[in-house]
Amino acid sequence: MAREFIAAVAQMGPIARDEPRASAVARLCAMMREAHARAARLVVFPELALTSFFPRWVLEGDALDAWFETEMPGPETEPLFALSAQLGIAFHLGYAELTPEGRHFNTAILVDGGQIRGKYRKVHLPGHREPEEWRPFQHLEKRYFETGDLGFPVFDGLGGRLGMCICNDRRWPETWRMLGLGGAELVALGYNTPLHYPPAPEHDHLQYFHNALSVQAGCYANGLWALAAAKAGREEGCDLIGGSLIVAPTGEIVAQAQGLGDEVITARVDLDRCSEIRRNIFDFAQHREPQLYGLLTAAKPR
Ligand SMILES: C[C@@H](NC(N)=O)C(=O)O
Repeated sequence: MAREFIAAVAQMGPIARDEPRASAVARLCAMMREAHARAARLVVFPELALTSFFPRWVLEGDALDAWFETEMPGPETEPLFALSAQLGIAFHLGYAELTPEGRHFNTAILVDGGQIRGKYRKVHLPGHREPEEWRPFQHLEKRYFETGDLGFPVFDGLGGRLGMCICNDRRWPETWRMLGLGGAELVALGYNTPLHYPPAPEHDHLQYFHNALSVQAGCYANGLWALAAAKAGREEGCDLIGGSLIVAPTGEIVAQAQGLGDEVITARVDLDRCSEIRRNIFDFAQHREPQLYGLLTAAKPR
């Protein structure tokens, strides 16, 4: 199979608290059609792309579970699977997953040919467990989600090896290295990143910089492509950054969203370009020195 294809990132503008899943799915389908019209073979949607970013609110019991999907596809998400199969375009989707055993995860899937080909559950959960009244909005991911239990899996697809991570994961070099060591050539990821970070507001002006820095560094140090999709704009009074981007294995940004609304960006992706980095500076077999990296997997820093 060709290892060169056009790939798309579909940034989403805000989703209102009372916007039904069907409306969000209709927006995603419209962007999938646009990506396909631009000849894309893959489209990447954001983290928790079916609803408003609900960890900003204190929720309990059924009122919390109402934000989660109990089946994938379910009746409201089936149109995405059907359109993907009809158009012959793969997609990546982030959503809140409630398992039959009652476990809650922040999850992403890769779908091709109408079938789920890969699943990932977010490992690095940001925020806090207990509601904190001093904050202008909550970030209760640690309360609402379990740490992902699937590791950093890599899947065959699109003629190459594909991986995923979710939002805060992109800030951690360990995420990228695990995916790189696993052989990933392309990483799909979505994010919901508030412009304002209440515990350290002096860093608010760096949010776009830190987003691009993390993705570009991850790509370069592991010789892989990344497709990063934001949910952006003013969502229920909380400003989320945009800046969705496509990054080459050299760390260069090859496409970037300009606005804060629904927006499709595309780029030509050649998976063979991973070797530009992996056969040279970051030739793992030649140059890694893992016998000296033990502290990386120690439970506590020294
Ligand atoms: C704040 C946090 N958001 C997220 N959804 O993981 C991040 O951007 O790191």
